Amino acid sequence: MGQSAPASLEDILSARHDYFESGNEDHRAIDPAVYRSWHRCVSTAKRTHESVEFEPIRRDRLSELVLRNTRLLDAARGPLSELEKAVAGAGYAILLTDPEGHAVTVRGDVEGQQPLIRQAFRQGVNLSEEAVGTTAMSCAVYERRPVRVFGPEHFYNANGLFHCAAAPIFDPEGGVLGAIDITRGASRPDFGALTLVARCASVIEFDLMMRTPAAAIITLAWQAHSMAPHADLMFALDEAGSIIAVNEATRRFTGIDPVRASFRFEDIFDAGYAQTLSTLRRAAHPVSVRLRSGICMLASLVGNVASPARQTAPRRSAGTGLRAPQAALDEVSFGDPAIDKNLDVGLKVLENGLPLLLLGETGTGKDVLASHLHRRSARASAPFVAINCAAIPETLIESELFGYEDGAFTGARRGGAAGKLEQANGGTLFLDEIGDMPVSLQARLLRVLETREVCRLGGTAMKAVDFQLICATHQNIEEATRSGRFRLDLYYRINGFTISLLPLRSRRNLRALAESMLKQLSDGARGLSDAAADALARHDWPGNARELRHALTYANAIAAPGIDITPAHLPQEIGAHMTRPAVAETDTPCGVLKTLEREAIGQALDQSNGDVRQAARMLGISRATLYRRLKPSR
Ligand SMILES: Nc1ncnc2c1ncn2[C@@H]1O[C@H](COP(=O)(O)OP(=O)(O)OP(=O)(O)O)[C@@H](O)[C@H]1O
Repeated sequence: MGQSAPASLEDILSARHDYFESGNEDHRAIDPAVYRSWHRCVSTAKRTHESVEFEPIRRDRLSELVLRNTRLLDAARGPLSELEKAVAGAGYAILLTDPEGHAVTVRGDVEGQQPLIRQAFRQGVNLSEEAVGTTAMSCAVYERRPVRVFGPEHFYNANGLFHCAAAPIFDPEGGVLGAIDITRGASRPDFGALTLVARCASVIEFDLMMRTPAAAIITLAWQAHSMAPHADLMFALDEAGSIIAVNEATRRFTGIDPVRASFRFEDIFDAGYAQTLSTLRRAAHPVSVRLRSGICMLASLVGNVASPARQTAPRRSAGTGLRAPQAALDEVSFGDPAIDKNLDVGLKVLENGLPLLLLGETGTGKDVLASHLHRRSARASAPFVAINCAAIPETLIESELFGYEDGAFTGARRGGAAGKLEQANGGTLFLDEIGDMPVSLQARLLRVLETREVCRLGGTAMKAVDFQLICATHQNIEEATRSGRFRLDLYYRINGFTISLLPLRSRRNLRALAESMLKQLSDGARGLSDAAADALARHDWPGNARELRHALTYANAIAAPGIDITPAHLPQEIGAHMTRPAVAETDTPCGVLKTLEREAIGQALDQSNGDVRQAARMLGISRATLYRRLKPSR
């Protein structure tokens, strides 16, 4: 209950008795959040003595669940490992849920828990209030704050052995992305449990903020040395000083919500943006800044395009909102020697002032390739500004690209704003889906590319711009020029050199691409077994690299820590290829046995919803043996 000292088990039991007998509430013993959950349970005709089913969603929906929560899983991976270490001796199982209460990933000491907790702590189990009554996770999500739910505070009598603490996880847009929970079966003192989950949630939020494609990320702290950065207020800003995202602590502290209304640096700080930024860039220590409220705090620059840590992240792309971070420079492979060769040529072309055109089906990695080239180019420390021409309404694209002057139109920001072309000055401009650019704008863009000068909407002054240009499209652009949808002169102007990104099914070294993706996803902790690589090679990949990334994200989430990915970890439609016996294998009795064995393991994994421990029990073998049997024979 809140952050105050927990009540004793006796006090909770007596308060529970009072509530269910006479409707009395004792807020000294039980958190009002728990009472509110009990009200909701009672009002939906739940009865405390009913039994509880911990139902996992169907296995084929598991991959969908993992995919829906990729952003959360990516950001939570490191903090969860840290939490796991912190609670290792305390017998806690750890759970990450999505906002609807589905168990997205399960860690910690699950095996050591009582059977009911083990049943609940399985990936895909629906732990929403609707399904299992009051839980710490559902209360934390409802209340938007950490909540502890101790034994009999759970609505159902059957759940009285769960002792849990959970905290909500907020995304930089202010939505609840999920909850982090620790649970054990013992009613031992749980000092620190609530603080620990709250801290873990703020580390995940820190990670999510750091993935925001911003020009600068600034933290504010009260004291110089006593706090870790993730305990601080965080602001993500664009080049022009607009606040594009804040963490939850900042949202509470300032009351601002950049998703609902636009705020500039100067609305919060009693100083100019450009000057503060340049001071922060030069400073070795946190810098004292005054807020407009008069309060002084210490500011640090934790993310910044000019620093190596941020060079890899493309900026906010208008029309597409916030993007997932891109692959680290060293680890990018495109899975085909022809593409690798063209990368070097493409780089030379760019560095000689010529534009590059990337062609490829959707999801083939045009965006990844563009930012990869930027990072390898001489302009790596300057901005990489991406704009998705297909995703912005036609009415906004002009102001997005060219910017506008003060009062250029109703709703125009005070002081005007720089467009993407200006923002890219010194760096790289990436015009994604250029084939979808309205014809009316193509002429203006062509003029800028020829003169290298921009004029903001509502203005007259011309401003020189200097950027390297990369364009991309999935359209057949030559056909678009023939039909008049794309200006031929613009096509020539953007096409200094073309790199075609083959569909995944045609890449000659898919394994290299898959391994580099897996390395990023698992922080280098696991590889790909030969059998899994074979399964990947047999799939058609209609969704290209995006689909591959999703499949590997799923596999990485369900595989036990530290082991290589096998076909059993891949989404069913991909891993299932392996149950199709390869001809050579079935030629021999040994091959037939191997195939039958794989099929039996596959079925057991299906029936246990991917729970390896349960599958091993069903097959009458140990988990270690099951993993060994899943390993491909070399
Ligand atoms: N070489 C690669 N290494 C790692 N991840 C990759 C690679 N190529 C693509 N991806 C991943 O695949 C997904 C799609 O990539 P990307 O957005 O670059 O494709 P795209 O061709 O620009 O797609 P669209 O045309 O739909 O915009 C992203 O999640 C990206 O991280």
